[in-house]
Amino acid sequence: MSFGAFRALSDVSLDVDHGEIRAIIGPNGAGKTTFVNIVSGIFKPTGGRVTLEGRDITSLSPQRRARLGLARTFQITSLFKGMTVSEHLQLAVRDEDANGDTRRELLEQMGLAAFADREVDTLSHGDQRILEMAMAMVLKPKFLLLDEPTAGMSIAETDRMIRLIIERLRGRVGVIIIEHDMNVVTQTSDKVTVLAAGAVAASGLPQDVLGDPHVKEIYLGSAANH
Ligand SMILES: Nc1ncnc2c1ncn2[C@@H]1O[C@H](COP(=O)(O)OP(=O)(O)OP(=O)(O)O)[C@@H](O)[C@H]1O
Repeated sequence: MSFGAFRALSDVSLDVDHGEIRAIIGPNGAGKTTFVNIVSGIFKPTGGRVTLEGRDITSLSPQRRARLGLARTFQITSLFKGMTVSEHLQLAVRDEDANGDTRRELLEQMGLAAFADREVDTLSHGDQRILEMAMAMVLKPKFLLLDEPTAGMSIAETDRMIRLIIERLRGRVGVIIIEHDMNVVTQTSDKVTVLAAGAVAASGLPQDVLGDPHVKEIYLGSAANH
Protein backbone atom coordinates (compact mmCIF):
# COMPACT_ATOMS: atom_id res chain seq x y z
CA MET A 1 0.00 0.00 0.00
CA SER A 2 1.49 3.28 -1.08
CA PHE A 3 0.30 6.79 -0.35
CA GLY A 4 1.96 8.73 -3.16
CA ALA A 5 5.68 8.00 -2.89
CA PHE A 6 5.34 6.69 0.67
CA ARG A 7 5.09 2.94 1.02
CA ALA A 8 2.99 2.23 4.12
CA LEU A 9 2.91 -1.58 3.75
CA SER A 10 5.14 -3.93 1.74
CA ASP A 11 4.61 -7.66 1.28
CA VAL A 12 2.40 -7.97 4.33
CA SER A 13 0.54 -11.24 4.08
CA LEU A 14 -1.53 -13.02 6.67
CA ASP A 15 -4.26 -15.64 6.95
CA VAL A 16 -6.84 -15.82 9.70
CA ASP A 17 -8.79 -19.04 10.24
CA HIS A 18 -12.40 -19.33 11.34
CA GLY A 19 -12.55 -18.82 15.11
CA GLU A 20 -8.92 -17.70 15.35
CA ILE A 21 -8.02 -14.53 17.23
CA ARG A 22 -5.06 -12.81 15.61
CA ALA A 23 -3.49 -9.79 17.27
CA ILE A 24 -1.59 -7.25 15.22
CA ILE A 25 0.83 -5.25 17.30
CA GLY A 26 3.59 -2.79 16.48
CA PRO A 27 4.82 0.71 17.20
CA ASN A 28 2.90 3.84 16.21
CA GLY A 29 2.87 4.35 12.46
CA ALA A 30 3.77 0.69 11.73
CA GLY A 31 0.79 0.34 9.37
CA LYS A 32 -1.72 -1.53 11.56
CA THR A 33 -4.73 0.67 10.86
CA THR A 34 -3.80 0.90 7.19
CA PHE A 35 -3.83 -2.91 7.06
CA VAL A 36 -7.25 -3.14 8.70
CA ASN A 37 -8.58 -0.40 6.39
CA ILE A 38 -7.49 -2.50 3.42
CA VAL A 39 -9.04 -5.69 4.78
CA SER A 40 -12.33 -3.93 5.59
CA GLY A 41 -12.44 -2.14 2.22
CA ILE A 42 -11.95 1.47 3.30
CA PHE A 43 -8.65 1.63 1.40
CA LYS A 44 -8.09 0.02 -1.98
CA PRO A 45 -4.58 -1.45 -1.90
CA THR A 46 -2.15 -0.31 -4.61
CA GLY A 47 -0.99 -3.95 -4.82
CA GLY A 48 -2.02 -7.33 -3.49
CA ARG A 49 -5.44 -8.72 -2.71
CA VAL A 50 -7.88 -9.60 0.02
CA THR A 51 -9.76 -12.89 0.02
CA LEU A 52 -12.63 -14.04 2.19
CA GLU A 53 -13.12 -17.82 2.33
CA GLY A 54 -11.27 -18.07 -0.98
CA ARG A 55 -13.27 -15.33 -2.73
CA ASP A 56 -11.40 -12.28 -3.99
CA ILE A 57 -13.10 -9.29 -2.34
CA THR A 58 -10.45 -6.66 -3.12
CA SER A 59 -12.81 -4.58 -5.25
CA LEU A 60 -15.87 -4.85 -2.98
CA SER A 61 -17.13 -1.96 -0.82
CA PRO A 62 -17.02 -2.19 2.99
CA GLN A 63 -20.83 -2.66 2.92
CA ARG A 64 -20.63 -5.61 0.52
CA ARG A 65 -17.86 -7.15 2.65
CA ALA A 66 -19.99 -6.70 5.77
CA ARG A 67 -22.87 -8.53 4.10
CA LEU A 68 -20.50 -11.38 3.22
CA GLY A 69 -19.57 -11.70 6.89
CA LEU A 70 -16.66 -9.32 7.44
CA ALA A 71 -17.40 -6.63 10.06
CA ARG A 72 -15.26 -4.08 11.87
CA THR A 73 -15.08 -1.54 14.67
CA PHE A 74 -13.14 1.72 14.66
CA GLN A 75 -10.36 3.12 16.83
CA ILE A 76 -12.42 6.21 17.65
CA THR A 77 -15.86 5.90 19.18
CA SER A 78 -18.50 7.01 16.67
CA LEU A 79 -21.95 6.74 18.21
CA PHE A 80 -24.91 9.10 17.64
CA LYS A 81 -25.63 11.43 20.54
CA GLY A 82 -29.28 11.44 21.63
CA MET A 83 -30.03 7.98 20.24
CA THR A 84 -30.58 5.00 22.52
CA VAL A 85 -28.62 1.77 22.75
CA SER A 86 -31.35 -0.29 21.04
CA GLU A 87 -31.77 2.30 18.31
CA HIS A 88 -28.09 1.90 17.56
CA LEU A 89 -28.47 -1.85 17.15
CA GLN A 90 -31.41 -1.28 14.81
CA LEU A 91 -29.24 1.06 12.76
CA ALA A 92 -26.68 -1.67 12.29
CA VAL A 93 -29.11 -4.09 10.61
CA ARG A 94 -31.83 -4.30 8.04
CA ASP A 95 -35.18 -5.52 9.34
CA GLU A 96 -34.86 -8.90 7.69
CA ASP A 97 -31.45 -9.54 9.21
CA ALA A 98 -32.10 -9.62 12.91
CA ASN A 99 -35.40 -9.43 14.74
CA GLY A 100 -36.01 -7.80 18.12
CA ASP A 101 -35.30 -11.04 19.98
CA THR A 102 -31.89 -11.42 18.35
CA ARG A 103 -30.99 -7.87 19.29
CA ARG A 104 -32.19 -8.24 22.89
CA GLU A 105 -30.26 -11.48 23.25
CA LEU A 106 -27.11 -9.79 21.98
CA LEU A 107 -27.53 -6.90 24.44
CA GLU A 108 -27.83 -9.45 27.23
CA GLN A 109 -24.74 -11.35 26.11
CA MET A 110 -22.76 -8.10 25.97
CA GLY A 111 -23.99 -6.95 29.41
CA LEU A 112 -25.89 -3.99 27.93
CA ALA A 113 -29.51 -5.13 28.43
CA ALA A 114 -30.10 -2.77 31.37
CA PHE A 115 -29.13 0.19 29.17
CA ALA A 116 -31.31 -0.66 26.14
CA ASP A 117 -33.43 2.50 26.39
CA ARG A 118 -30.64 4.81 27.59
CA GLU A 119 -29.22 7.45 25.28
CA VAL A 120 -25.70 6.42 24.35
CA ASP A 121 -24.02 9.58 25.64
CA THR A 122 -25.12 8.64 29.19
CA LEU A 123 -23.10 5.40 29.03
CA SER A 124 -19.55 4.97 30.33
CA HIS A 125 -16.76 4.96 27.75
CA GLY A 126 -16.39 1.19 28.22
CA ASP A 127 -20.09 0.53 27.58
CA GLN A 128 -19.98 2.75 24.49
CA ARG A 129 -17.13 0.72 23.05
CA ILE A 130 -18.88 -2.54 23.89
CA LEU A 131 -22.00 -1.21 22.14
CA GLU A 132 -19.88 -0.58 19.04
CA MET A 133 -18.70 -4.16 19.19
CA ALA A 134 -22.33 -5.32 19.55
CA MET A 135 -23.23 -3.27 16.46
CA ALA A 136 -20.53 -5.09 14.51
CA MET A 137 -21.72 -8.45 15.86
CA VAL A 138 -25.44 -8.05 15.22
CA LEU A 139 -25.11 -9.40 11.67
CA LYS A 140 -23.32 -12.45 13.08
CA PRO A 141 -20.09 -11.88 11.15
CA LYS A 142 -17.74 -14.74 10.38
CA PHE A 143 -14.79 -12.36 10.70
CA LEU A 144 -14.46 -9.25 12.81
CA LEU A 145 -11.81 -6.53 12.78
CA LEU A 146 -11.31 -4.74 16.09
CA ASP A 147 -9.24 -1.56 15.97
CA GLU A 148 -7.92 -0.94 19.49
CA PRO A 149 -11.09 -2.06 21.30
CA THR A 150 -9.66 -1.23 24.74
CA ALA A 151 -8.32 2.25 23.88
CA GLY A 152 -9.13 4.70 26.69
CA MET A 153 -10.63 2.00 28.92
CA SER A 154 -10.07 1.65 32.66
CA ILE A 155 -8.52 -1.57 33.99
CA ALA A 156 -11.96 -2.90 34.96
CA GLU A 157 -13.43 -2.03 31.54
CA THR A 158 -10.46 -3.66 29.82
CA ASP A 159 -10.98 -6.83 31.86
CA ARG A 160 -14.63 -6.87 30.79
CA MET A 161 -13.63 -6.50 27.13
CA ILE A 162 -11.10 -9.34 27.51
CA ARG A 163 -13.84 -11.58 28.94
CA LEU A 164 -16.24 -10.68 26.11
CA ILE A 165 -13.61 -11.44 23.47
CA ILE A 166 -12.83 -14.81 25.07
CA GLU A 167 -16.45 -15.78 25.73
CA ARG A 168 -18.22 -14.36 22.68
CA LEU A 169 -15.63 -14.45 19.91
CA ARG A 170 -12.89 -17.00 20.52
CA GLY A 171 -13.60 -20.19 18.60
CA ARG A 172 -16.70 -18.64 16.98
CA VAL A 173 -15.55 -15.66 14.93
CA GLY A 174 -12.23 -15.07 13.17
CA VAL A 175 -10.83 -11.87 14.67
CA ILE A 176 -8.06 -9.46 13.78
CA ILE A 177 -7.46 -7.23 16.78
CA ILE A 178 -5.11 -4.25 16.77
CA GLU A 179 -3.99 -3.81 20.33
CA HIS A 180 -1.36 -1.89 22.27
CA ASP A 181 -2.11 -3.50 25.64
CA MET A 182 0.06 -6.66 25.87
CA ASN A 183 -2.12 -7.99 28.68
CA VAL A 184 -5.07 -8.03 26.25
CA VAL A 185 -2.89 -9.63 23.57
CA THR A 186 -1.63 -12.47 25.78
CA GLN A 187 -5.04 -13.21 27.25
CA THR A 188 -7.08 -13.20 24.04
CA SER A 189 -5.01 -14.05 21.01
CA ASP A 190 -4.13 -17.38 19.40
CA LYS A 191 -1.45 -15.82 17.20
CA VAL A 192 0.37 -12.50 17.07
CA THR A 193 1.78 -10.66 14.07
CA VAL A 194 4.19 -7.79 14.65
CA LEU A 195 4.25 -4.98 12.11
CA ALA A 196 7.17 -2.58 12.03
CA ALA A 197 7.72 0.09 9.38
CA GLY A 198 5.11 -1.48 7.11
CA ALA A 199 6.50 -5.02 7.12
CA VAL A 200 5.93 -8.19 9.15
CA ALA A 201 8.72 -8.34 11.76
CA ALA A 202 7.52 -11.51 13.51
CA SER A 203 4.52 -13.81 13.58
CA GLY A 204 3.56 -16.81 15.71
CA LEU A 205 2.31 -17.89 19.11
CA PRO A 206 1.97 -15.04 21.64
CA GLN A 207 4.53 -16.47 24.08
CA ASP A 208 7.13 -16.92 21.31
CA VAL A 209 6.56 -13.55 19.64
CA LEU A 210 6.36 -11.47 22.81
CA GLY A 211 9.48 -13.14 24.21
CA ASP A 212 11.44 -12.57 20.99
CA PRO A 213 14.41 -10.24 21.65
CA HIS A 214 14.03 -8.75 18.14
CA VAL A 215 10.41 -7.76 18.94
CA LYS A 216 11.48 -6.25 22.26
CA GLU A 217 14.10 -4.25 20.41
CA ILE A 218 11.49 -2.90 17.97
CA TYR A 219 9.45 -1.59 20.89
CA LEU A 220 12.47 -0.18 22.74
CA GLY A 221 13.69 1.46 19.54
CA SER A 222 10.33 3.06 18.92
CA ALA A 223 10.13 4.28 22.53
CA ALA A 224 13.57 5.84 22.17
CA ASN A 225 12.40 7.69 19.06
CA HIS A 226 9.51 9.39 20.87
N1 LIG B 1 -4.35 8.34 4.12
C1 LIG B 1 -3.03 8.40 4.31
N2 LIG B 1 -2.27 9.20 3.55
C2 LIG B 1 -0.92 9.25 3.72
N3 LIG B 1 -0.25 8.55 4.65
C3 LIG B 1 -0.96 7.75 5.45
C4 LIG B 1 -2.39 7.62 5.34
N4 LIG B 1 -2.82 6.75 6.27
C5 LIG B 1 -1.73 6.34 6.94
N5 LIG B 1 -0.62 6.93 6.44
C6 LIG B 1 0.77 6.73 6.90
O1 LIG B 1 1.01 5.33 6.91
C7 LIG B 1 1.79 4.96 8.05
C8 LIG B 1 1.07 3.90 8.81
O2 LIG B 1 -0.04 4.49 9.51
P1 LIG B 1 -1.08 3.64 10.35
O3 LIG B 1 -2.11 4.59 10.88
O4 LIG B 1 -1.55 2.49 9.56
O5 LIG B 1 -0.16 3.14 11.55
P2 LIG B 1 -0.59 2.38 12.89
O6 LIG B 1 0.35 1.24 13.03
O7 LIG B 1 -2.04 2.07 12.86
O8 LIG B 1 -0.27 3.47 13.99
P3 LIG B 1 -1.01 3.78 15.40
O9 LIG B 1 -0.61 2.71 16.32
O10 LIG B 1 -0.43 5.12 15.76
O11 LIG B 1 -2.51 3.84 15.14
C9 LIG B 1 2.05 6.24 8.83
O12 LIG B 1 3.32 6.72 8.49
C10 LIG B 1 0.96 7.16 8.36
O13 LIG B 1 1.37 8.51 8.43
